[in-house]
Amino acid sequence: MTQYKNLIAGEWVAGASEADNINPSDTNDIIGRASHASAAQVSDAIAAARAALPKWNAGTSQLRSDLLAAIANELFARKEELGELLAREEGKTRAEAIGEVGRAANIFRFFSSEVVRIRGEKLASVRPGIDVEITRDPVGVVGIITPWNFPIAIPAWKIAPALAFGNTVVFKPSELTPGTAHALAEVIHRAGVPAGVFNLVLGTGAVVGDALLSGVDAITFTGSVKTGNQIVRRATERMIRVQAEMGGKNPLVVLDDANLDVAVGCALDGSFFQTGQRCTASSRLVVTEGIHDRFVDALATRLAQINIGPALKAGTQVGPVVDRRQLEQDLRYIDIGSSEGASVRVKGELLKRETPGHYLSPTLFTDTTNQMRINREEVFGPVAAVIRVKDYDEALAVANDTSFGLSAGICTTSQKYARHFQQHAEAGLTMLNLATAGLDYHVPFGGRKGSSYGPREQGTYAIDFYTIVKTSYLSV
Ligand SMILES: NC(=O)C1=CN([C@@H]2O[C@H](COP(=O)(O)OP(=O)(O)OC[C@H]3O[C@@H](n4cnc5c(N)ncnc54)[C@H](OP(=O)(O)O)[C@@H]3O)[C@@H](O)[C@H]2O)C=CC1
Ligand SMILES: O=C(O)CCC(=O)C(=O)O
Repeated sequence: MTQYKNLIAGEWVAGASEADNINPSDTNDIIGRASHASAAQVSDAIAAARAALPKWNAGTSQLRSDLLAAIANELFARKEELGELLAREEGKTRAEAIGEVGRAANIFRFFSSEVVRIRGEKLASVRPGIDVEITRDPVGVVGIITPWNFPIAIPAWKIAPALAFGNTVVFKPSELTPGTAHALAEVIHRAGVPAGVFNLVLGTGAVVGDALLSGVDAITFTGSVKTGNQIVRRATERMIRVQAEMGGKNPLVVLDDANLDVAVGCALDGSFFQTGQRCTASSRLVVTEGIHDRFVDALATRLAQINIGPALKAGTQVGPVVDRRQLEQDLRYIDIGSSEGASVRVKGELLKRETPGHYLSPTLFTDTTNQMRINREEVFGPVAAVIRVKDYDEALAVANDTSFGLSAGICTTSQKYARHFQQHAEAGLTMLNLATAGLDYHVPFGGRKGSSYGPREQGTYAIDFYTIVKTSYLSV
């Protein structure tokens, strides 16, 4: 049985307790055992990261660039093998998982180049004989807390810029995906990242996440709104830098003039692929009257054809729900939608497959209002609700009537509405004739309102979170 240990100060160490890593496609398949760190071990990891900081920061940018490139190269070379591990423990399909490992590799490669592009500014002072230089220092020890739904891409887009800009790291992955996190830590360690610069601590949010918050200089988090809000409050009490990417209740607006095939394709992908377990998933389908019935019929037909099965089986388009707790949440919301008076056009059913797993078919609600709980709260499963609207103006108002603001999509052939939506959707991302989910690795990512707190992640914008600006006055 594979054992996943913690990486603290360059050593692989056993923790205080253990937990099974269970395959959601086959709950009899125990993939490995994770050794959960104690709170004291988390403090050791923070101390190791702090001790390693001065030397890492003073090292050359070439060294940091070479190390990040070496990590990228190994991820590219092993993307099939690591993708299979990821699919086995998280439940997304083999193709999705391999694609995610490739995405992580590209992120490390991107930041290996960013290291040598860190620039400052030099200005003349308003006073004579003085120059002003603006440079960037690392923030210090960065705590990284990640969810299970992108178990290598999200860690990559936090770890790579943290290391690139001279910080040291203590990384706490989701307890549901320790295998991928451990494999990534091995790659980082093997690349030659010095002891203490990168530390892995496995375990639950209640123990490990909590201990992490008390010692680091900055914390970056992705996950639920509830946990994100707690973390932001804790971090601001300590006056440390914090970045939280949380949920979404993302609208996909479909206008009468949309290309029907495109719109149905966007809904299918954005709402149901990856089992709906994406913060960018389009769980609200806001559809104008003239296309409503045709759209719903065509989407229901496509939903009936989706192949749901074990993540690693050839031909599977949608894998299982990640675990029993998430499955129970999905089923609870399906009941809530029905009890709120929504019509159930396609009813989600528990499915039996060749192995015992958390298989759930899609649910499509119609005749819903934007005030229903299924349209206000994040479900995080293969569940979407159609909201019928009169015209574009009502569609935009409904799209924006939410406490979230991560992604917003529109399907239309009208340039006028497309442009207006891009300008007026209250979201961090807008998508035209594209699914609300699915991101590039080199551009900023983040939301508005309750979806995000703090500066943007990814691309050249990541530097704003991972560095502190210094203004130096020089008498010349
Ligand atoms: N926006 C997004 O990308 C995501 C949203 N979600 C939403 O969150 C719901 C629950 O999923 P879940 O994975 O439990 O999400 P959480 O927000 O609870 O977990 C995200 C990460 O935070 C950790 N964590 C939990 N509690 C604390 C704490 N008190 N202090 C520090 N860290 C903590 C978790 O640890 P651990 O789980 O190991 O205990 C995990 O590593 C989903 O149903 C979905 O609605 C989930 C995943 C991603
Ligand atoms: O849509 C994507 O590709 C990324 C979504 C994401 O970051 C998330 O669900 O946490």
